[in-house]
Order: sequence, then structure tokens, then C-alpha cells
Amino acid sequence: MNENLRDKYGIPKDAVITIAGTVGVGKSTMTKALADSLQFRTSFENVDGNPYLDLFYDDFEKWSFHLQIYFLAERFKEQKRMFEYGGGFIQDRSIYEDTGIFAKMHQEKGTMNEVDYETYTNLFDAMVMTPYFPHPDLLIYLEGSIEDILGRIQERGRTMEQQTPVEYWLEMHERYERWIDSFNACPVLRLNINDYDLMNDPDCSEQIVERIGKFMQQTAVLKR
Ligand SMILES: Nc1ncnc2c1ncn2[C@@H]1O[C@H](COP(=O)(O)OP(=O)(O)O)[C@@H](O)[C@H]1O
Ligand SMILES: Nc1ncnc2c1ncn2[C@H]1C[C@H](O)[C@@H](COP(=O)(O)O)O1
Repeated sequence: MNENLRDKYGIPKDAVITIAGTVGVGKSTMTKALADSLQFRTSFENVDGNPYLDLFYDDFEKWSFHLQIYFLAERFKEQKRMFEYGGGFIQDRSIYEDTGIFAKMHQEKGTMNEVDYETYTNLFDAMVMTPYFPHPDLLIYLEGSIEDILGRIQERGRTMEQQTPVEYWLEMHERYERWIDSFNACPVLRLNINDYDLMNDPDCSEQIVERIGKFMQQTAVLKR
């Protein structure tokens, strides 16, 4: 049945779809649901096995650079894996958010020093901003109100995030809104988290797949 959904809505078998959005908005949940509906593989962020994340939330200044390098290496390995499989992936968070949101925010807020930031962005540009780095076919941007997102962060229950001041999440939420308005590395489909309910509505995955299919066909026509 699921295989038919991909065919039914004309989504290429080798597509790479990345899910973007602020912490807690629902990327992992969407990644699982879409991968299941489309019979795609998943590429998740490794949160529990990340050796720097807890340390980072405890002391941004000390661990920002280490954490960014760790994420960059992890995402690059995932990029290689997706390429080797020949696509057919849903990816939980794009590599563009690491630099466009996180590293930038920490540098501008003074919790990542100028030299570290430059070293990091040089490495990022050399690895990612090359003609050899394939961009995803589609970026799905999940958006929602800060109140809903804060509620989800609390509900999910990662202590390090629950203990982080609300101002950090507010700042990130605002940055995401500005970032997505100027993002142009691949086509963007925006989904508002109040327009679907993956938890309670069994039909909504298909509705989302239908939107994705229509959107991908439109963007393919525009590219011709
Ligand atoms: N559609 C939804 N409706 C209600 N709660 C949701 C929905 N999607 C995700 N959640 C909940 O929100 C929290 C964060 O979701 P998650 O997918 O882990 O976010 P992210 O990967 O963006 O950090 C989790 O507790 C999850 O169960
Ligand atoms: N590049 C990053 N810099 C700092 N923190 C990051 C980065 N990428 C992810 N994170 C953090 C944010 C969350 O606490 C976890 C997982 O993100 P999520 O949005 O919940 O999937 O890692």
C-alpha cells in the first residue's frame, strides 16, 4: 500500500527530502511518518550518542566549536551514505541549519569566538559549497508558534533543553523565520504544524505526501 503512495503522487524513488525547523518543532516525527509512507530510508541526527551535546548546553562558550565540528562530520557522513544508496531518503535536519542558524547564532551572541567561527565556516564551505555536493530535492520547512514549540520541548523531556533559558529558543525561532525567507539552495515546501496531526489523524500522512508530490511536480515543470 505504501509503495503505491509514492507512485500515486509521482515522487521519484531516488528523491532526497530534508526536514528543517527549530528544535522541538516535529522534524523527527515527520521524518518517521514520511519515510514510512514513501518507503524511504531515514537519516537521523544522533542525539543520545552525541558526546558534546550535554557539555555544550552546560557551557556554550567552551563547547560550541567542538559541537559544530562533530555535527558537520556526522552530517557529511550521512550525506555520503545517502549518495551511496542512490537517494530515497528522508533526512532529519539539513546541513544548512548548522551554519545558517546554530554556528551563526553562537558567534553573534559571543558564545563562539571569531577565530573558531572562521575556521568552522571555512571548513563548511570547502566541504559543502562545492559543485560536488548534491543539494536535496526538497526541503520541508516545519513552522509553528513559539508557544507550541516550547510546549513540545517540555513534553519531549530532554533535561538539557528544558533547563535552557526560554530566550535561547525565542532567538532561534526568530532566526529560523528570517533564514528560511532567504534560503535558496533547493525548493522549499512550508508546512504549518497546526495544519496536520501526525499523532491522531491517520490520513494526514497521505495528505502531506500528496502536497509533496504536487509541489515536486510543479518545481520540476518550472525548472524545465
Ligand atoms: N504532529 C504532532 N502533534 C503533536 N505533537 C507532536 C507532533 N509532532 C511531534 N510532536 C511532539 O513534539 C515533540 C518534539 O518532536 P520531535 O519530532 O522530536 O521534534 P524535532 O525532531 O523537531 O526536535 C515530541 O514530544 C513529539 O512527540
Ligand atoms: N549545529 C548545531 N549546533 C548546536 N546544537 C545543535 C546543532 N544541531 C542540533 N543541535 C541540537 C539541538 C537539539 O538540542 C539537538 C537535536 O536537535 P532536534 O532539533 O531536536 O532534532 O541537537
